[in-house]
Amino acid sequence: MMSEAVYDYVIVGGGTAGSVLAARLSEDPDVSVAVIEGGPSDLGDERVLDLRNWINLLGSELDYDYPTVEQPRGNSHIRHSRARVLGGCSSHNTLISFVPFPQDFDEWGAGWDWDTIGPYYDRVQLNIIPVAEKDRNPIALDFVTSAKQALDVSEVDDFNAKPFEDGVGFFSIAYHPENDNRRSSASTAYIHPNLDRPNLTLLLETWVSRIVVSNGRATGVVTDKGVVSARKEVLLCAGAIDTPRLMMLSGIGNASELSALGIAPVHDLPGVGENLLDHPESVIVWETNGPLPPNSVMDSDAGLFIRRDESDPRPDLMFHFYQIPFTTNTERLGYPTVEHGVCMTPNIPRPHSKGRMWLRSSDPAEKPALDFGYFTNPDGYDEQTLVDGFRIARQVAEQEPLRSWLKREIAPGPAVTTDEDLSEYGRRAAHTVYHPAGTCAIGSVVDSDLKVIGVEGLRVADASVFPTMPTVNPMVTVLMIGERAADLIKGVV
Ligand SMILES: Cc1cc2nc3c(=O)[nH]c(=O)nc-3n(C[C@H](O)[C@H](O)[C@H](O)COP(=O)(O)OP(=O)(O)OC[C@H]3O[C@@H](n4cnc5c(N)ncnc54)[C@H](O)[C@@H]3O)c2cc1C
Repeated sequence: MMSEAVYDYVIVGGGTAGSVLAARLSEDPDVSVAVIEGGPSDLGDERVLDLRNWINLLGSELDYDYPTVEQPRGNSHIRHSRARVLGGCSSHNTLISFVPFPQDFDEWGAGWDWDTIGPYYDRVQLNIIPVAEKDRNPIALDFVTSAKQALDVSEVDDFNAKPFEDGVGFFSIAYHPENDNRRSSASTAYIHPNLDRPNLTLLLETWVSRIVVSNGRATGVVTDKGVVSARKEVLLCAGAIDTPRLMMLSGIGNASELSALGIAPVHDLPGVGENLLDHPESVIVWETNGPLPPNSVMDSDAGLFIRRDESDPRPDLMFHFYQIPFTTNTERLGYPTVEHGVCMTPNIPRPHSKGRMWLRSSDPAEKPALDFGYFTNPDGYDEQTLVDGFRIARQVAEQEPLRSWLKREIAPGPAVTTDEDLSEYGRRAAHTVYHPAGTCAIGSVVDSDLKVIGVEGLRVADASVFPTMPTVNPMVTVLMIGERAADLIKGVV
């Protein structure tokens, strides 16, 4: 179908950052842009557009579903969901939208300080708004009231209005309450309005297996439907797992490790796949006295932030409040399932542990090995954060008006109280908030202009460029990276 396809820019991955780049680069009618996306379109697909259906996409045909390697100090059963659809994970996720904190960029280096990156938030096109009144479930409202009273934190009306030290409230979510709570994703906001641009080509359900590098320059990519060439640049937006995976399959990575797999090294870049970051969380579950009122955006609409370390202005413990019993990991440990329940998920905003990923073989179809190194940090910070979180969650649950909704704590259960037991349970029941990042970090794999160090004509723009994890849910940071990447590629900054 495209044996001689040539475009100015070839974007690998029509996901969160890729959609931003596609829209921004094709604003110039004289520039041709191709987006190669492994998944189908989201257009008219109610499974994707109905935000509350997100949970049913986990493990579905629209999910690449990556396992982790054994986690001796954590949960080895975690599956990392990664979306296979236009819009990428923004077509699959819960669309909780946080402006990152200025200090989150302190270690990102020149060109990525807050004064430079912060203003890109104003360009983000998604419809980001605090949860609408109609969607505020009575139990979530009571969670907010109880947390405020039990912990003496402030109630936050809009988490994106200004940086906050702690607080409880309803999240800001990218959605359309006026249109049946449809998603506002990178695809709906950046691609759908531009589908009629003649200079923007979407190559859907097309898989890129290799980057073509000739004389030190990326000239195009090999797909399952032919070669696609780039006159100007190849832009990697395949996400924090598939971007480094593709680079390694193309011979860009740790040369000795690649040679050992029979992949001819093209450029020795040992940082590719290192620095694998995530936001781990655990879960405490209660059965409720009965069914809950049905209204909600996506069943996890409110949350809580705590600041334990007063030397840093940012919070260091976060909770999502789920108005469903999220028991995937507790059932496996033998805890009961319940028909009606809620949970709180203590989450580590800036974990001390991190890991790495690598290829298991030269076969492009084989999933890579992901080792997040959960809870391997020698200072014990990450597990202590969970332990603190369980105690704080119980304080909130003890406080009226939330208390009257709750029948009993089912996991880990009131008998589990010591640091050791809470840590053991918390690590075994741990889950991911699905935020892998960092595997092609600025400073080690890409330079401050997001150019792959040592290869011409190749840039990365997605969650893999994070040198460190932002305190908050990362999608908005990824969108800001997409916006900044467009400016860097256009040469306007
Ligand atoms: C279930 C879930 C819930 C989440 N909830 C939130 C949340 O509420 N708030 C938040 O801030 N963050 C959330 N996240 C995280 C957030 O969505 C991601 O960090 C972010 O969207 C990643 O963007 P990206 O551009 O790096 O990659 P992606 O959006 O994953 O885009 C990568 C794209 O590349 C395509 N692709 C990959 N490899 C190839 C290839 N070889 N050839 C062709 N195409 C390819 C994929 O199909 C995909 O479309 C969640 C994630 C998940 C999975």
